[in-house]
Amino acid sequence: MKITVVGAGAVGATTADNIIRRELAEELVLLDIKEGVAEGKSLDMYQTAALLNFNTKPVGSTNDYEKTKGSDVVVITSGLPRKPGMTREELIGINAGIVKSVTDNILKYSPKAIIVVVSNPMDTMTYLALRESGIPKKRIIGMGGALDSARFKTYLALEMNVSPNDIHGMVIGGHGDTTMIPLTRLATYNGIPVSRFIAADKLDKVAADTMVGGATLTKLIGTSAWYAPGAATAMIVESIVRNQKRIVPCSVMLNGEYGQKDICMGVPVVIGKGGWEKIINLRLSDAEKASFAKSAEAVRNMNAALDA
Ligand SMILES: NC(=O)C1=CN([C@@H]2O[C@H](COP(=O)(O)OP(=O)(O)OC[C@H]3O[C@@H](n4cnc5c(N)ncnc54)[C@H](O)[C@@H]3O)[C@@H](O)[C@H]2O)C=CC1
Ligand SMILES: O=C([O-])CC(=O)C(=O)O
Repeated sequence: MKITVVGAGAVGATTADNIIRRELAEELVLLDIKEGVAEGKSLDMYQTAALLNFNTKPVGSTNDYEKTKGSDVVVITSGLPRKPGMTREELIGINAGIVKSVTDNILKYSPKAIIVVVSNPMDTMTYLALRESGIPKKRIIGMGGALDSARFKTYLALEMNVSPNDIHGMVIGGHGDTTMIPLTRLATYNGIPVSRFIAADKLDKVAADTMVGGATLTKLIGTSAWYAPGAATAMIVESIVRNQKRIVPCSVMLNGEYGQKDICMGVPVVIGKGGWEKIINLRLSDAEKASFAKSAEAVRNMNAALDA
């Protein structure tokens, strides 16, 4: 198994670190356009092997795609992060060009790779990568819902003062401050609806905090987050390489599911060795369906900007 992570910035390096610690591949290539950065971070990470007891060797590359040849899974994190006060959507101008050229280069050397897109605005970047590459849709997975769901579970756990490990819940829809849909109705504390433990107004606040989870961290840190994004991305990679068939909300191409077509958005999918293998069709309430349709409209408008 060979995995490449493109972009050795905060999210890319954290993703790579999680992947090698869990030994998800024999070889991990970390690639960046900045001279020496990927090589330096790879060496730094490899120096933890003797301390943490793992055997996956990270290899750095300054924009040399030859080194990525034959990758089974490629994660794209290259691109600008937002600054406080910005939306993810404002990154489209620069990041679309980066994601397009990276996708072309990756597929030249790894035509069979499964691609996990992280760069923002993620739903539109996933759509772009799929449209540009023309590879089968099941091989392109956008990472957003995994992270948003982890934030949702964390806010629920904090509110209830319980372990996040006992909370189940999903966030679907777009990966944007106003487009994500935390499914409060379906969230449970070990199978028991969370509404039994949290008052309605508190539950609404948890949902609102989840939606602006990324913006809150961006304001605190000065750039966007990386620990949870890196862990969420590695979790998806693990489900692919270990064929775990986990159900994870991911941005995938819809063809009539959830009433949408020709758009990548977050819905629960089964992730295994083929990429996303199946979409799980949730029975949404009328209000949830309306939120999904509204979210799709915003994502579609963003996609239209690709051709503007
Ligand atoms: N989908 C999600 O849930 C999340 C998405 N993000 C997004 O991930 C992206 C990366 O975020 P950070 O790692 O924090 O940014 P960063 O600035 O720390 O790292 C980005 C890296 O990409 C590299 N890069 C730029 N152009 C490149 C190219 N053509 N080829 C190879 N490498 C190139 C840069 O040199 C830099 O090292 C941003 O767009 C951010 O918004 C971040 C967190 C979560
Ligand atoms: O907030 C951002 O811009 C980065 C991101 O997508 C997240 O952390 O959810």
